[in-house]
Amino acid sequence: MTEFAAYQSEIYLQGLSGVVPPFTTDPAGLAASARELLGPGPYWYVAGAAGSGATDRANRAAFDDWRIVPRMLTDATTRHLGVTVLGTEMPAPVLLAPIGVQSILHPDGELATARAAAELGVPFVLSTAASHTIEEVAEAAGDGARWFQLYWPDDPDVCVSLLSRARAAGYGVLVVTLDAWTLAWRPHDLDRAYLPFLRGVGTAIPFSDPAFRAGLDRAPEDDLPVAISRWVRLFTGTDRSWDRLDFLREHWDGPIVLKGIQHVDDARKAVDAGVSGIVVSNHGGRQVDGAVASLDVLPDIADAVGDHVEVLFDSGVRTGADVVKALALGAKAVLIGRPFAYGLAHDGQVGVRHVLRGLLADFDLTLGLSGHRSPAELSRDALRRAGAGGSGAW
Ligand SMILES: Cc1cc2nc3c(=O)[nH]c(=O)nc-3n(C[C@H](O)[C@H](O)[C@H](O)COP(=O)(O)O)c2cc1C
Ligand SMILES: O=C(O)C(=O)c1ccccc1
Repeated sequence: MTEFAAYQSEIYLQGLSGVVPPFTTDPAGLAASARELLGPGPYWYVAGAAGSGATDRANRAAFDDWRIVPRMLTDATTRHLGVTVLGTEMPAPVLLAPIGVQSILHPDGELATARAAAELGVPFVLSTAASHTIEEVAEAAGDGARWFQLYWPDDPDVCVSLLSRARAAGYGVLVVTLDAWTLAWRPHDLDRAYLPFLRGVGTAIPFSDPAFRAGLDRAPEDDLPVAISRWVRLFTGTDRSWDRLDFLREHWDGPIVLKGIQHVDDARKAVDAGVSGIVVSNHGGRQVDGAVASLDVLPDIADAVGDHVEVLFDSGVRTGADVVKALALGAKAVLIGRPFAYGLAHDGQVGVRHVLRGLLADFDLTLGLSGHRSPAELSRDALRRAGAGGSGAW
C-alpha cells in the first residue's frame, strides 16, 4: 500500500470507533453540500460557467468518453506516484489550480489552501486575484512548493513588481493565464450582479503593490472605486501578445507556463516562444461557451509539442480515474479547481486536506488496480473509447 491509498484504510478503521469522514468523499455530493453551505452568490460564482454551460458539460462528458482497460498481475501493489515538473518535486502528479477570491469561501481563504497543500507536499498556484498578499500566502505555505499565476497587467512597472515580489517570496514557477483577459458572459453571476472583485475582494495583491499604488492619487483604502477601476483597466488591457512574452522572460528567471492553451498551433507557438510548459485548459468552462472540451484537445497537443515543453492539464478533473485518463492522454500532471474550493468552503484547511487526500487516494488505488506502478507507466494503451469494440487503445 502506498502513502495516499492509506487514507482509505484510515477512514474505515476510524469508522470502527464511530468516526466518519468530515464530509462526503463523493465529488457530486461535495458540490451539492457546498451549495447548502454557501450563499447563492459565492456558490454560483464557483460552480457557474460561461453562457449555457456547454463547455463545462463537455469537459465532464469528454472524461466519460474514455474508459480504462485494467491489466492484471502487474505487481502494482507498491506504487510510486511522485513526479518532478519544472524543478518542482511533487508527491503525485497533482497541483491546486489558481482560484481567485478564496475569502468568499472561507475567511482564511488562500492561507488555508496553502497550509493544506503544504501539509501534503502538493504544490499550489496562487492567483493574482487572491484575497491575501503574495507574501502572506508564502508565509502560510512555509516550505511548501508554490507557483504564481499572473494576470498580465497592462503596466510594465506593475507587472515587474508583481514578478519580483513572487520570486522574492519563493514562488518557483510563473503561470501566465491567457484565456481570461476579460471575464466571459456568466449568467449565474449576472443574474445576481455578483462579481467579488468589483467590491474590492480579491484585490489584495495589486492593492498591496508599491508600483500599483504609485499610479494612484489616493491610496486604495481611501478611494476604493478609483483603485478598482484602475485594476480592471490593467487587467483587461492590451499589452499582451506572443512577442511580448519576451518581456516576461526578461523579468522572471524561472520557468514560465502558459495556461489556457486549446489549439495545437498555440501549443506550437508556446514552444517557439521558449516557454517551459503549457496548461491545456479552458478555465473550467468559465470563458468560451461552446468551446471544445479540454480533454479532447489534449492528445493532439501532447503529440504536437512532444518533449519540448511540459504539458499540464485542467478542466473537469474530479476523480482518480480522471487523473489516470488525463495522464494517459499526455499530461504530465493535472490541476484541480472547483473540488478543493468546495473543500475550503466546508472546513478551511481541514476541508481542502480532506478533498485532496481523497482524490489522491482514489488516484493511487485506480492507478494500481488498473495495473500501473507509476504515472510514467500510463500511456494511451491504458484507455479505449467508450463504445469502441475490442480491447485496442483507440
Ligand atoms: C472560482 C474560480 C476562480 C478562478 N480563478 C482563477 C484565477 O484567478 N486565475 C486562473 O488562472 N484561473 C482561475 N480559475 C480557473 C482554474 O484555475 C482552473 O482552470 C479551473 O477551475 C479548472 O477546472 P475545474 O474547476 O473543472 O477543475 C478559476 C476557477 C474557478 C472555479
Ligand atoms: O472567475 C474566474 O474564472 C477568474 O479567473 C477570476 C478572474 C478575476 C478575479 C477572480 C477570478
